[in-house]
Amino acid sequence: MTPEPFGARLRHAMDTRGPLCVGIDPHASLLTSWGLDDDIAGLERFTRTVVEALADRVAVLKPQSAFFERFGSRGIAVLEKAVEEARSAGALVLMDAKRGDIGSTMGAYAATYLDKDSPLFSDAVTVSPYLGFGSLRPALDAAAASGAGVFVLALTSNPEGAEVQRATAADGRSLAQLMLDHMAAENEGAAPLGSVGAVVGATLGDAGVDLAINGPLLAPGIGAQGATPADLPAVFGDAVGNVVPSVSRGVLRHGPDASGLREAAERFADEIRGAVSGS
Ligand SMILES: O=C(O)c1cc(=O)[nH]c(=O)n1[C@@H]1O[C@H](COP(=O)(O)O)[C@@H](O)[C@H]1O
Repeated sequence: MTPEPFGARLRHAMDTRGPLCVGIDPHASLLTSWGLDDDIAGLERFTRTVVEALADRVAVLKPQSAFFERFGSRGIAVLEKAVEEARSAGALVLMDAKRGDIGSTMGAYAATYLDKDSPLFSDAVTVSPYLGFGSLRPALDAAAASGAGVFVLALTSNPEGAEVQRATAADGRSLAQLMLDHMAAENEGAAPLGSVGAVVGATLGDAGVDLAINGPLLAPGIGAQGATPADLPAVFGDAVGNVVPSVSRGVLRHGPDASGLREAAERFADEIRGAVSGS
């Protein structure tokens, strides 16, 4: 049986739960401010608290793999459990791993995150196209086969990204636009939404690129990096309805109580609703 595509599953989740994505980024400083030790027990407790508080209500949870990898194999075990529990509570899990390599190695990353039999199988994964969009082919194919998605970096939220992403490609387009055009080609004809998303920072002011990729647009940078939901219409224009705004520290700093996390997520969700419906 063909699995339901990620784009359709995400559209449904956004329509029923609202589009907010909450990032699970267990920074050492957050563990400390939650009264936890910066060790595997602290990581486990932090992660379980976030998943239990939010997985039954937000559309997407986005664990940042680096914060789990820093604890070695035991950190990965915590990550595996979080992915499984979040998915069973109804959240879509976007694994923030930002993988990118030559195609043959990309195949191994695809097997890690996008093969249904893998312990780290996720609904979607973040990837970097700056080894060439074609190097992502194994991930794009694996995602399509398992009903998963891929979020491709286009214009990242950090100021340093511009020197690469705004550089001019051989045909005159910016590199970011070139990548977005590849994504649009992948998503052509998909309904209600393609499964290849773009990452475009909410911090950018005006994205200045064509975002009509017929796919979701992950917008990190809200909260700790200074962007707010009110910035979304200016950055995304007509494509704002496909935006998945993402917040990590802006929500996580309201723990360790589940009620604090839920209220913070609800405040962001309300602000997003207001900003998107008023645009
Ligand atoms: O792919 C991402 O999620 C991402 C892309 C980007 O352009 N900027 C960006 O901040 N991120 C991630 O989004 C999260 C942002 O965290 P906060 O700044 O705490 O909300 C981190 O996990 C980043 O790695």
